[in-house]
Amino acid sequence: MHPAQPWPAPTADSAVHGTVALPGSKSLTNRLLVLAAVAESPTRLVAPLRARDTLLMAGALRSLGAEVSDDGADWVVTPGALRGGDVDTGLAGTVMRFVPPVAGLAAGDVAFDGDAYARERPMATLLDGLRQAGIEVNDAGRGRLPFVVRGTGSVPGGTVRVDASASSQFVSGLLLAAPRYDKGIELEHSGDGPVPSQPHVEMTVQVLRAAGVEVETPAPGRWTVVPGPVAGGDRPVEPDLSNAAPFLAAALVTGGSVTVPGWPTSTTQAGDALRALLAAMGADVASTDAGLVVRGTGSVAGFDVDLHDVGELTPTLAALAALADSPSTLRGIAHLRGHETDRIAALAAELTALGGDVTEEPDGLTIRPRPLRGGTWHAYADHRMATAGAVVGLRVPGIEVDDIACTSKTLPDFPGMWSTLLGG
Ligand SMILES: O=C(O)C1=C[C@@H](OP(=O)(O)O)[C@@H](O)[C@H](O)C1
Ligand SMILES: C=C(OP(=O)(O)O)C(=O)O
Repeated sequence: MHPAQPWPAPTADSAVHGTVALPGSKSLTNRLLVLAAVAESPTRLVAPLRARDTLLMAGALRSLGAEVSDDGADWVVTPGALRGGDVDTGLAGTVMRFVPPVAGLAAGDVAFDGDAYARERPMATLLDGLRQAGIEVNDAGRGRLPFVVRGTGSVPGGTVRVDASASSQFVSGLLLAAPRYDKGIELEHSGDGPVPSQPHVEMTVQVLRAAGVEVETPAPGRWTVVPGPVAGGDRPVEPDLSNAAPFLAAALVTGGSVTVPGWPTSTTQAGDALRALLAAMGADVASTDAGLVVRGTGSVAGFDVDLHDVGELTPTLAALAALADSPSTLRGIAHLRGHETDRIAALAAELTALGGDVTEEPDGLTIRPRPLRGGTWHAYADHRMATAGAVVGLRVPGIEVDDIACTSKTLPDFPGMWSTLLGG
């Protein structure tokens, strides 16, 4: 685990203007790594993310028998016979939910464990799904990490019905390994409402299809993956748009402008929703040849928004809401209680401790802006809580984020990028 590192958040004395080149998407990198490990030929990930979550994924797949090697900025993955091993999931939802379905294909036991916070994250739905697909799992009845997947070298697959209300990653994990299951998978979500984070599920379907896998989506909440080979080849990785959030927020809060080069014209990334969300808060958002340009006025309009599909943007948006001119409501995000930390409780606690006026709802937050004071902002080992603290610190002097190093989960050098943007 990273060593916690207290960090005085810099205030912005003037409008920030800058260009922020973001490294590759965590979600794309880790899906492509998993598919590469079950492919029939090598895959080149072009400009993948190298951060804690993706290094853990590469390590997990190496432990199961794949070769992942550096080639300049790229990663080249050569699939190998899948074998038993040990997997450290860290705090990565993608590692703890995407690798166990692959482990069922290994010829031997695969033992999974992760960080202290990872042992709190929901896993029972996935373990249930694995068992329905014919995989034996030993979790001592915990329904959480640690557990052992008893790989036998093949998985029957077939019909699986689970309630994926707590995380879309249960769906994505089961779909990604399914082309290698004897019968593929016919997966059905049994929950009352839709699966959260729809764009992430679409991303899963898209990367499978790009690898030549036949995927059908006969009705909302139902997916069929036909058994068959997974193709290797070259796979470009888009910049991580969700990680653009704190940097673009700086443009709004300071009345500056921030450009993100390489913003894709079409994408399944949840972060693409920032264009509409930031515009609703008063930003001028433009797609230009240089990339996405966001200009702020220095004042942020309060907003009422359902973030069910794009929950990972919540910490940054909550920070913006706390600095806005009018109240905001963030709803539809009960599943965030199973993220890196319970983000609803964490945001309410941290903003309240600084003098904020926040109501914690079962599935969201209402934030009524008022002047905040400095103090410690606890990150709870959560990269997005840490960067939300940095956004609050732009306006509020004396904020110290207790653990800025946890941003390395998905960004190799957040403090350096932040300081460069602020002209430090
Ligand atoms: O599949 C993925 O890459 C992700 C899916 C989402 O998870 P949830 O559906 O659990 O929110 C998202 O919040 C997470 O950051 C990444
Ligand atoms: C929820 C997140 O991560 P994870 O992939 O660990 O679930 C996130 O990055 O906001």
